[in-house]
Amino acid sequence: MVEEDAGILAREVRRRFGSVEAVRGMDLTVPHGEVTALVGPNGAGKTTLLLMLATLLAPDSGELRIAGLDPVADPDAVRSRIGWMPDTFGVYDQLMTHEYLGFFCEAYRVPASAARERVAELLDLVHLAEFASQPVHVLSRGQKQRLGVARALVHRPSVLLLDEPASGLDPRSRVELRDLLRAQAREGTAVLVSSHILTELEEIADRVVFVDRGTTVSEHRMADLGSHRSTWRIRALDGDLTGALRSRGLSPGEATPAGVDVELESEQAAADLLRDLLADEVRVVGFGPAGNHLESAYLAFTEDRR
Ligand SMILES: Nc1ncnc2c1ncn2[C@@H]1O[C@H](COP(=O)(O)OP(=O)(O)OP(=O)(O)O)[C@@H](O)[C@H]1O
Repeated sequence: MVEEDAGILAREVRRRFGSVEAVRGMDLTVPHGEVTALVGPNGAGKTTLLLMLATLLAPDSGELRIAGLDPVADPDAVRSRIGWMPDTFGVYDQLMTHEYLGFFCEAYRVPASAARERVAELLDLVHLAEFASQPVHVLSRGQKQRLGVARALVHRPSVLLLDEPASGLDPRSRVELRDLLRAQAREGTAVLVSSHILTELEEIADRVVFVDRGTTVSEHRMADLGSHRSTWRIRALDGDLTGALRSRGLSPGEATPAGVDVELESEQAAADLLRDLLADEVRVVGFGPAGNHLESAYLAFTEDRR
């Protein structure tokens, strides 16, 4: 990737509120065609960074580029290219759902001739078509979140910023959000999403950026996090699983209905162990990493920084 082509670039960005230095030197690259997750503890500065990217807050110093444009010098041009979903957003409760999206189409200068079709398309996309003629206030919290995603997409932005989009969503809506964001990335959009729900992010994101106390700490490709993983969970129908593990010098944890956990050095060691267990006629029905990549990496990272 050529950095200049990135959807978002942030270099040494800083922002303070009085005595609180909310962001003190963040660097970030969000490529087009990928979903990048912004992950960090409460108060790490995620929302502050997103507000600056969304042109809603000026940085004290540092460099920001959105679709190659400077959000401080050229906020209108940046706004026309970004889709923004804040963590809390007011909805105009009295409007009907289709009017609400129609209003944002107008605000984003979607031509009137195309707006009606765009609204219908978006309501379909976020599974709210049946609520098109209902006032927004009848929508549940999760449905309002979905409306917020639709609102962010009205003008087909090339950069998408979402602050905690999965909060309040039921499991099906989360899967749908995942599919929707993956589809946006496939179409070339640069997607940046902050979330605390790490299990979902693992399936949504291509890359993760860890932030803490106002700084970006590390950046990983999701696929690379797997190699750090050490605990595996194994379940067998019958055969002496625990005995077979012990005979190989391993120290399995207590057997539970979910299986037996064991620490392994590498994915290679896991592959060898599975082959050996099958050869020993242990009838394995489950064999996989315990927990998830992102959660393990996040916990290791926050442990280091306590
Ligand atoms: N308008 C403000 N005035 C004063 N302090 C603020 C303001 N906005 C944020 N802060 C402080 O800046 C720090 C970073 O806040 P921010 O909301 O960016 O964190 P976050 O990573 O989004 O947290 P969370 O995960 O809890 O949403 C916090 O210490 C917060 O109290």
